[in-house]
Amino acid sequence: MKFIIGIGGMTNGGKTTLTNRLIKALPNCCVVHQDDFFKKPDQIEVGEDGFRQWDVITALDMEAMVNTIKGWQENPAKFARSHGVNLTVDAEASGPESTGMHILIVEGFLLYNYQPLLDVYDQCYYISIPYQECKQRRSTRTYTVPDPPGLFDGHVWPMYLKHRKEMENNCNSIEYLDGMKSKDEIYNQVYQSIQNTLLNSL
Ligand SMILES: Nc1ncnc2c1ncn2[C@@H]1O[C@H](COP(=O)(O)OP(=O)(O)O)[C@@H](O)[C@H]1O
Ligand SMILES: NC(=O)c1ccc[n+]([C@@H]2O[C@H](COP(=O)(O)O)[C@@H](O)[C@H]2O)c1
Ligand SMILES: [Mg+2]
Repeated sequence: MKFIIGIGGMTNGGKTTLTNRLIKALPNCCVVHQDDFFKKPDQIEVGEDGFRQWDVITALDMEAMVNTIKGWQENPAKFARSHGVNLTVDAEASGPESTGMHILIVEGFLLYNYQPLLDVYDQCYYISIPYQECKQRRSTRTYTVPDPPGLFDGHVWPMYLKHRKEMENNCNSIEYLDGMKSKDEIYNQVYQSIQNTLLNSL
């Protein structure tokens, strides 16, 4: 059986932190990070506002991301092996003879704003935090291309508001998480919720 979990959320909500804990705890669990699909800086459009437009879906190679997820769907055991994920004995077999449960976590800030991905998830989470907290956490981060002054208020936050509205219109099965809770609380909440869903689907 295969199960795909979306860990979405705004920038600095705590998606990667949560994901890294979940993949250690869940059996036969692979991960796809949306951040790995950012295009190169010279391929990122510069807007009329003068900022490189990082926080839009066209900044990402979404076709490549979809193909990576398809690769997992076609043969999760092979995908796990090639990504160094240890498998339980009953998940070792590839193809239809496999009896084990395989889990994929897809993690990123624009998971629910790309039509071809909307039907892929079996369970969807979205972490959010208030503006001030987001701005503060972001100011401590260094991306492969550091944020120029004014990017947060000029581009990151307005794009978040736009995408959030679109997402709320597209999806109605998202479980919203309060990113202001402690890392442990968020992890325990999501781990329990996944366990419940998996038990109910057996
Ligand atoms: N629940 C939390 N409470 C306080 N700080 C957190 C929490 N979760 C993550 N952080 C911190 O916020 C920053 C961004 O976390 P990260 O997991 O990289 O977010 P994202 O992947 O959503 O951008 C990091 O410094 C991380 O330690
Ligand atoms: N990974 C990169 O190459 C890169 C470059 C510039 C900005 N970013 C930022 O990454 C953010 C998304 O990642 P997080 O959700 O982990 O913060 C976006 O808000 C974007 O502005 C990433
Ligand atoms: Mg991250």
